[in-house]
Amino acid sequence: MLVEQKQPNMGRRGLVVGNYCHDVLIRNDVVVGETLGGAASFISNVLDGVSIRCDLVSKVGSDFAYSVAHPPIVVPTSPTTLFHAFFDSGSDGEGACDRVLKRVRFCGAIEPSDLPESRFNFGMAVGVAGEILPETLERMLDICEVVFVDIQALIRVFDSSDGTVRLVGLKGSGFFHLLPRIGFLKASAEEAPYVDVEEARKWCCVLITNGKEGCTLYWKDGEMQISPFPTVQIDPTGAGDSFLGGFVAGLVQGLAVPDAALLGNLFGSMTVGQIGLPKFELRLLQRVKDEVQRRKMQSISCCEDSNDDLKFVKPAGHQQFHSSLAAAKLTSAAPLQECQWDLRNSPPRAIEQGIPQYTGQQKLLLNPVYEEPIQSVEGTQ
Ligand SMILES: Nc1ncnc2c1ncn2[C@@H]1O[C@H](COP(=O)(O)OP(=O)(O)O)[C@@H](O)[C@H]1O
Ligand SMILES: O=P([O-])([O-])O[C@@H]1[C@@H](O)[C@H](O)[C@@H](O)[C@H](O)[C@@H]1O
Repeated sequence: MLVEQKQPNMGRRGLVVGNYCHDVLIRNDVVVGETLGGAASFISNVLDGVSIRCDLVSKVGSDFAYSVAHPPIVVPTSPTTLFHAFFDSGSDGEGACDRVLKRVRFCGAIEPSDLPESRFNFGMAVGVAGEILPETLERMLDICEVVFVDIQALIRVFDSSDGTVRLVGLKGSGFFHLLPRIGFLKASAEEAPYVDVEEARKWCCVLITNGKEGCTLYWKDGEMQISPFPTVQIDPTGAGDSFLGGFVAGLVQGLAVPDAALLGNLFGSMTVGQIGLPKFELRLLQRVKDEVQRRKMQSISCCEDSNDDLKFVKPAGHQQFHSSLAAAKLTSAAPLQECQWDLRNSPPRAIEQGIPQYTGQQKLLLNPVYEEPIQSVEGTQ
């Protein structure tokens, strides 16, 4: 069944399900950040930024270190999920295998009973550490009109010794039988081989993201490449999450699927240009909202009926919309703050978590997102 372009009704709420986590970001073997993470944080950052209402179900431990707009469920007997992300500055966003992730601590699963009783216009199954169970996704499909799934919530397994993330095929994941009920499935280029896109596209719209190349939409008998927004990549973390947040925000606001995918590409590109959770300037967010409203007024359809199947076509003005969003992006020059760590005094949390220590000094780019550097020192030559 090809998914019709289901326009989630703007007025009603969405349900985002996935755990917040702590991220330790290690670039070129140097700790460059300790930040709030988890798809839930990147996605709610986008949805809140463009005023899309959503409820969020997320679990953390009593050690959770951040204040967030959508309070999580605190599990006193568990730690907050913790990831160590290892990547190189050389990876300029090819999208595939640009980093190694290790799940160092895990807060625990989100059970069906943790979900609200009410119904939702749309749902987003966006676990990062195995917290979404098949029965949890099944419950989401029962209470949400359309469900968006990030495949990383379904196909990740974790090495028993050090938590290194590996991927398994969707068919053997325990979730495959739910595919016909999923509205949109998102996967990165690295995850795509584990999805069997030729099978999945028979059932739902599949979005394959590919770093600096943008993304490709697949449906039953067609596909479409969606242009990227060129960016200097500093940190790949959260690009896919922000992409999905922007895509859903576009659909909820009434954009056609190809135009909504442009919004996803925009937010993904702005995420990799910052370390950790991106800070979107209000001026930029307002420009984006204005461009979306302008685009909506054109009320373009992207679907043509031919026989009994819908075929996506790139709506008239799509390229102009890309240019308008690119211009909006230029209004934001989120200043990157340079500071120098004396790496002999690496951040205490990194030390306690057993990150290998490094000597010498590195000039790091940190942006003032959620916290000042834990221990930045005046650079000493
Ligand atoms: N270096 C980059 N330059 C421009 N856009 C990027 C870059 N990296 C990611 N993006 C945007 O973010 C989206 C998701 O990034 P990707 O790395 O493919 O996802 P994931 O984080 O799931 O691996 C891409 O489709 C693209 O639109
Ligand atoms: O980069 P991305 O794949 O979109 O999403 C990331 C997850 O893969 C990672 O496990 C988590 O620690 C990050 O905070 C972020 O959520």
